[in-house]
Amino acid sequence: MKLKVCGMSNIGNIRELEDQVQPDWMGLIFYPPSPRYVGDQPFPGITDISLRKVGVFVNESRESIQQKVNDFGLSGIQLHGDENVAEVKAIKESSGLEIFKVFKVIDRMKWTELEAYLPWVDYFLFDTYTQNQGGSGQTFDWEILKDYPFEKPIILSGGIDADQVNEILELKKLIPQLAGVDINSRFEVEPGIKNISKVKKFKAQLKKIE
Ligand SMILES: O=C(O)c1ccccc1NCC(=O)[C@H](O)[C@H](O)COP(=O)(O)O
Repeated sequence: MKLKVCGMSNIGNIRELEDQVQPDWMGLIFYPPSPRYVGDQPFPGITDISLRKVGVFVNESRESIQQKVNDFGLSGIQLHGDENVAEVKAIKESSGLEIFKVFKVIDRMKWTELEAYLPWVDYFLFDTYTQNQGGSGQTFDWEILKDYPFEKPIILSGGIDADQVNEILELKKLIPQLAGVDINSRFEVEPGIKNISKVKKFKAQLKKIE
């Protein structure tokens, strides 16, 4: 089971994550209203980080995204807004990077609406709907995913906490396409700063799932 640690904004904390945890991805939030916003200029040390860095964007232009890709050395792009298929296709084609397209779950999914995105995304990421776009700390009803109809791998997100490993394991048995989980506010000391030992223990437990 892959691990994405999202919403990192402090270089010392990012270095600890790199040294002690080595998750599959770490997320940098490029959405100004977020308390985890990293700003639009790269901060010292960020381009030296060897982890795969995923930029999280909400309805940003292709040009603005490409600028962050170049400046921060991103290897993935998470589209967390209402990006339509044409926009996602253009971003995939121009960047050539790994694309995570987010869908925010309220009470049910209309799977046919995701179909046209399939050629342009590497993962669908399912997060809890919130007016703040993300980082709510709230889980959604995972039952909704049980009839997920595509082969495209998915990432589970939204309020995931360290005590949910067994539930994630059960979900994986029902949805083999579940490739990873995305964690954020439930592992924070404060917005943008993670409790590294809590993340490390969680990663060790997740390893049991494959
Ligand atoms: O985390 C934010 O502040 C945020 C704001 C706007 C868009 C996306 C944001 N986070 C992106 C993520 O991938 C989070 O990990 C995801 O929303 C789950 O967060 P949480 O519910 O806190 O675990």
